[in-house]
Amino acid sequence: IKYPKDFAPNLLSEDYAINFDFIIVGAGSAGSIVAARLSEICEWNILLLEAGGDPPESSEIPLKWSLALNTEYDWKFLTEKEDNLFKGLDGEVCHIPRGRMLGGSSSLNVMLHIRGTKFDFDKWETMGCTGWDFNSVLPYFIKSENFTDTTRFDPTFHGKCGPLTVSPFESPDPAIQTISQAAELMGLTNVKDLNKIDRTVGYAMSDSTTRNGMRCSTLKAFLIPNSGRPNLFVAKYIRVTKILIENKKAIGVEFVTKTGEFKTVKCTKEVILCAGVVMSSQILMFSGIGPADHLKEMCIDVVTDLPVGHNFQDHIAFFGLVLSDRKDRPISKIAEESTKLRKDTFDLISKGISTMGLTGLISFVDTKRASGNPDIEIMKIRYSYNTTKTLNTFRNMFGFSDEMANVYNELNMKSDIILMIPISNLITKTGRILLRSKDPLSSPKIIANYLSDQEEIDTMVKGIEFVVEMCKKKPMTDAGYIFEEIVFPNCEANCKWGTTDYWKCAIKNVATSIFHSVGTNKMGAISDKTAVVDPFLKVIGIDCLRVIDSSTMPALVSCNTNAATMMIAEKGSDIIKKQYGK
Ligand SMILES: Cc1cc2nc3c(=O)[nH]c(=O)nc-3n(C[C@H](O)[C@H](O)[C@H](O)COP(=O)(O)OP(=O)(O)OC[C@H]3O[C@@H](n4cnc5c(N)ncnc54)[C@H](O)[C@@H]3O)c2cc1C
Repeated sequence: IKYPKDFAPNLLSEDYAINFDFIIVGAGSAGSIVAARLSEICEWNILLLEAGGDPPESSEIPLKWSLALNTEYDWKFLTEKEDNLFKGLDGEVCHIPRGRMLGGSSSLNVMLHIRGTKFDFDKWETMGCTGWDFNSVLPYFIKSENFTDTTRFDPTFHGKCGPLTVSPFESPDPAIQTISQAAELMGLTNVKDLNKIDRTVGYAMSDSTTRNGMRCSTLKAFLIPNSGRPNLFVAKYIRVTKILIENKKAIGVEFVTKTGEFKTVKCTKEVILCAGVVMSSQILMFSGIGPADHLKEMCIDVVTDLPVGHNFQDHIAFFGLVLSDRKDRPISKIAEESTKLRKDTFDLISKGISTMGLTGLISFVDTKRASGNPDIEIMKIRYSYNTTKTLNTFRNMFGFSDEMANVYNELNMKSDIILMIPISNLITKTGRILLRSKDPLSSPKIIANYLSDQEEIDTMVKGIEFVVEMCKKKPMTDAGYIFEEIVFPNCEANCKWGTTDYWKCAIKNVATSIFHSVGTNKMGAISDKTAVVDPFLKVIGIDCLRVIDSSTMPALVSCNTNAATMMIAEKGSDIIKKQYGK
């Protein structure tokens, strides 16, 4: 892989004679797309600043996705403690990983490619985001895509000419067939394509952002193929600390180098923040754009009073539903079958087939059977026999405490374990990002405020109960998948497995983020006091400054967030081109 040439040495030595038209902050899911699309206009000079460098080799291989977590390639954000959550997590706080490298979180994520429903985007429109209803955003999903599965290709909702390769995930796990049969008995149908226009509920194997079995991040799809353009300059290990603003107009940015030197660079047209849900808000606040009372508390001069950092939303997943795969077999047989299944999975990779191992099956459920939009997403992950302890899986992936991880590791030493993971889509209360200190290199405070509302907890419990009922259906019991009745250290001894009290206590221990945080620079009408950017993604009240990333989502989509973020970047780039008559 030939990564983009690093412009940072020229930037630091000021050895260049270029007038930058646009400065893009962050080369993540959104930033890489915006840089590629804007640099299509050859008279525009684009400077893309990224706090990280090239991704590690392991990030290429989907099965190795988690190796970059908790390393230099991850921002490793943490939430604050919550009274009623995270008790089984390390330090009783929740991990919010984000990619810190070219490609950003698209170089770190699990690659599931699910766009969201018609309901999701039509809701954005009703929230004041004119031009962001489903019919208006669909062309941008299609524009990015090169959909490889010819058997399911339908030009009304798939694309063939885009740079982003989208391929089906495959898995040899026989449990997928069994769970599908159980799902049918629960009234779900195989929708075959989770991105089809009328999909609401149902199940299917997910599509993925992969190409020939390898990760297809926005770095790979958009940035690398265009990094030879003479008008695109990519500077690595440059961390932007604030936006330079004169008379309420953005004119450039301040940044800090790897060695701690602070410098500035200017542009003639616009600064575009694509630094993601946490850092785009932090940069705005350090620039004097944010809630006036909070900025004053931090002794930052207020340029404009906007609700930056509010509206933090995320998907919470429950990790307490664990099935064993023992079937009264001797351990030697369990080990033999597990090894074979692992081998079959690795064989797929050598054939260039996309696999995320023993996962990929996704179901969407409307437990209330009311709105028509799913309130629960269900993921399934199988962990091979006797692997999670060595790989420290539960601590690394989901931030479990050692004590909690040990409970799961013990089960994994008896057989493969299958986690059935309900993820709640219902959000009634939002969280908030605040500056922790005046130090621009500090990590902000993330007040998660997850599941702080009774309706949210009730929905999660409904999701859990749905999964329990599904896993007790005949195909599952016939196949020998049995629930492990986990005793959580913080729950009362008489809290019986399967009761509502048990689930509520289990939620306090092992409900945590499934990495979909969005919303902290909310898009809305200019008149909307809760909005930070308008429907053209312009920061309200400031000229020449936009935010184009996951932080602008007014409401979380009812699925994984990468596809919707990429769509925002495609549409945002088009909005800019149109504004300048290009
Ligand atoms: C572990 C994990 C798994 C996930 N799995 C999935 C999945 O399977 N499917 C899915 O749809 N979604 C998934 N997501 C979510 C999805 O990847 C994100 O919603 C999406 O990538 C967000 O894109 P973004 O452009 O807003 O931010 P990012 O992609 O995070 O990009 C922000 C970029 O800005 C850079 N940056 C930040 N601050 C600065 C600064 N001060 N100066 C310069 N550069 C800066 C960062 O280093 C980064 O490169 C996952 C996320 C994670 C973390």
